[in-house]
Amino acid sequence: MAVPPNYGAVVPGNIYRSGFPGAEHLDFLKSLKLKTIITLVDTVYPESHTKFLGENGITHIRVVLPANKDLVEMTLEQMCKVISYINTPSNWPLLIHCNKGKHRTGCAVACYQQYVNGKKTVDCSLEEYTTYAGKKARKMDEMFIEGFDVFAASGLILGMSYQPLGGTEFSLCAMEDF
Ligand SMILES: O=P(O)(O)O[C@H]1[C@@H](OP(=O)(O)O)[C@H](OP(=O)(O)O)[C@@H](OP(=O)(O)OP(=O)(O)O)[C@H](OP(=O)(O)O)[C@H]1OP(=O)(O)O
Repeated sequence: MAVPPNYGAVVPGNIYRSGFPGAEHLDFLKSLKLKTIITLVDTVYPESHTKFLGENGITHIRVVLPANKDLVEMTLEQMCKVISYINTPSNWPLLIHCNKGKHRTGCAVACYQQYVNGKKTVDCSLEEYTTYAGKKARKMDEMFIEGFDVFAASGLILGMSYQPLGGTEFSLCAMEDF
């Protein structure tokens, strides 16, 4: 079975990461028995993917993150929304992906790792980022990861109540009510 681009296990059995999966990767994703897919870009899912979600009862969550480049940066609030979904065991096993699985996914995974393991793990979270980003690692991403405020994030995430809606997609705007 073909594996999605830049695929990896963040927490084997619970949390996986990748670039945008193609139709040829859906069989592999089925083998992961996913309950949730978190998409960090606004690329519309093709029919093959929406059919796959419905047939496998997978909840699709979309939180569109901007790229940390030029004059744009993702916000702590946006990152906390992503972490609140990742850190919900009832969503596991889950896949988090963007286009290439380097920048947005890399920042989300690095910040999640610091959130659950503490700021002492900033170095290994940066190492994971650069492992997947390779030569395309961005200084702005690394600065965002290094500057991630675990204490402030904890307060924001505590205030985010979230109940997974089975089998449906909803976007960040739907989250504004929380
Ligand atoms: O270096 P640039 O600024 O030219 O980046 C290009 C492209 O590099 P390429 O042209 O060498 O392929 C990036 O792909 P890679 O660096 O991952 O190879 C891509 O990142 P991406 O796929 O979204 O990254 P993920 O968040 O999905 O991991 C980025 O999209 P944006 O981040 O949305 O701006 C593109 O910017 P633009 O052309 O303005 O759309």
